[in-house]
Amino acid sequence: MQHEPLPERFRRHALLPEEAQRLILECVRPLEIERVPLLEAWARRLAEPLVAPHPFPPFRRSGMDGYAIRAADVGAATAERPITLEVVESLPSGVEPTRAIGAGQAARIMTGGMVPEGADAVVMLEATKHVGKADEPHFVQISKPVLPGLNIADIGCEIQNGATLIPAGALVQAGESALLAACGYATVAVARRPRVGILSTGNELLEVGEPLAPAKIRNSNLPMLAAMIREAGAEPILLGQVPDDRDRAGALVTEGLSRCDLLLTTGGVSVGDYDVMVDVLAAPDIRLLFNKIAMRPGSPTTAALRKDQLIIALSGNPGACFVGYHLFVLPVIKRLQHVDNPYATPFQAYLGVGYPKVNAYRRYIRGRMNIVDGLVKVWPTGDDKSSLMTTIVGADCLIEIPPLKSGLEAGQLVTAWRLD
Ligand SMILES: Nc1nc2c(c(=O)[nH]1)N[C@H]1C(S)=C(S)[C@@H](COP(=O)(O)OP(=O)(O)OC[C@H]3O[C@@H](n4cnc5c(N)ncnc54)[C@H](O)[C@@H]3O)O[C@H]1N2
Ligand code: MOO
Ligand SMILES: [Mg+2]
Repeated sequence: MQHEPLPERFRRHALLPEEAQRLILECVRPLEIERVPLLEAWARRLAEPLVAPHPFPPFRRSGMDGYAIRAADVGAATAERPITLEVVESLPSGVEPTRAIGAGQAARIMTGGMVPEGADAVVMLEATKHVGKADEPHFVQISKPVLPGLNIADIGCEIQNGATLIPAGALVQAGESALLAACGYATVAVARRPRVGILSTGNELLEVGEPLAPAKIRNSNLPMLAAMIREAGAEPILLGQVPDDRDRAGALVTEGLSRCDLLLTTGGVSVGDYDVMVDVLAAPDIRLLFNKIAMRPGSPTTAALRKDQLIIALSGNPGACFVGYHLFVLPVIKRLQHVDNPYATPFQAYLGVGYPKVNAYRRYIRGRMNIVDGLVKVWPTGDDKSSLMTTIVGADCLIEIPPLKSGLEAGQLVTAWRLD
């Protein structure tokens, strides 16, 4: 008996997820740099390392309200025989001292003030007794010895001149904003926001505002992806949804590529009669990188290049679309924003409940982590079927379940990745 040759769409070579990640990332070049005002840099990624242009603090800074003195002057001070120093100057923050402190002298100084030459310690106000008007004393009494360096932050003790404080690719958040400001970065070099196109395919798809109709569902993948793309500091370009029609989908892919740095599609990548992305990506000017991955969910996740532009065709199943985004799309968005190692860091955790399913492929299940009695534990958010959306809600990690003949028991160690 003669068999028809197997159609192309059924003949697929499955890569390991890490091989698929590597193939994709090899095609990505960081985007050009733009300069934005510091206050607009929040949630963007640095395109250049932040290098300290000067030490910080830039002057010897008092850590207390009190008196700048010479420690040697009060070495013999006791409660019974306090030592009296002459107050030669008063130094609020922001005022440069006009004179050095000589033997037997002190300067009244405020927190953040510049410690004058000659002084090597600041004694807090509460440990002193002044003579004269409260805010303008002429003499101050110190009743115990102090160590040199007391309450003085030396030049550069926090940040050395020329130190690399933050690497390129770092997300600008609160701490980064503070450092950038302290170092005088009024404008910040950030990666241009990646433009990420989203195109959904499916005859069954309704717009979110449309009423339900028989056999139809609303397009939930598009807003889900848009939310994650925004979270990643990129700009979603909404190309909308098309029915399973090769020409219409192909035209939107072309339009998307002309407007985006990276194009995502959802649905139509499996072996079904209407899996239209398979045909679109078979066009002669498109080079397929892979169309099958040895994992669940999202085994038919596909990636391709047109010229040097990347198309990642995610599975239509919402759970698979979500996992595919985290494994394959987010690293691309990060690399476009100059992140050197864009992959999530794995951690080890104890499985909070058993996972009884027999498992032919590696699985990435949507999970939640928590610390219980000092141990990091992870739980599936619920059923990990690829078609489910409800178990995406609240997921803060992906739990790896290796291929197993017998499932896993509660308490076994697993690898997981934080979703952030
Ligand atoms: N005979 C086989 N059938 C299937 C296989 C297989 O190997 N052989 N693989 C299954 C696996 S695994 C996956 S994953 C899915 C992949 O499906 P597609 O990527 O082709 O996606 P569609 O067929 O278009 O849709 C699948 C599912 O998802 C729903 N969907 C699609 N788009 C959206 C959207 N924007 N928002 C919400 N939901 C969406 C769609 O209605 C379907 O229910 O194929 C399996 N089949
Ligand atoms: O590879 Mo699929 O996402 O398991 O249904
Ligand atoms: Mg399909």
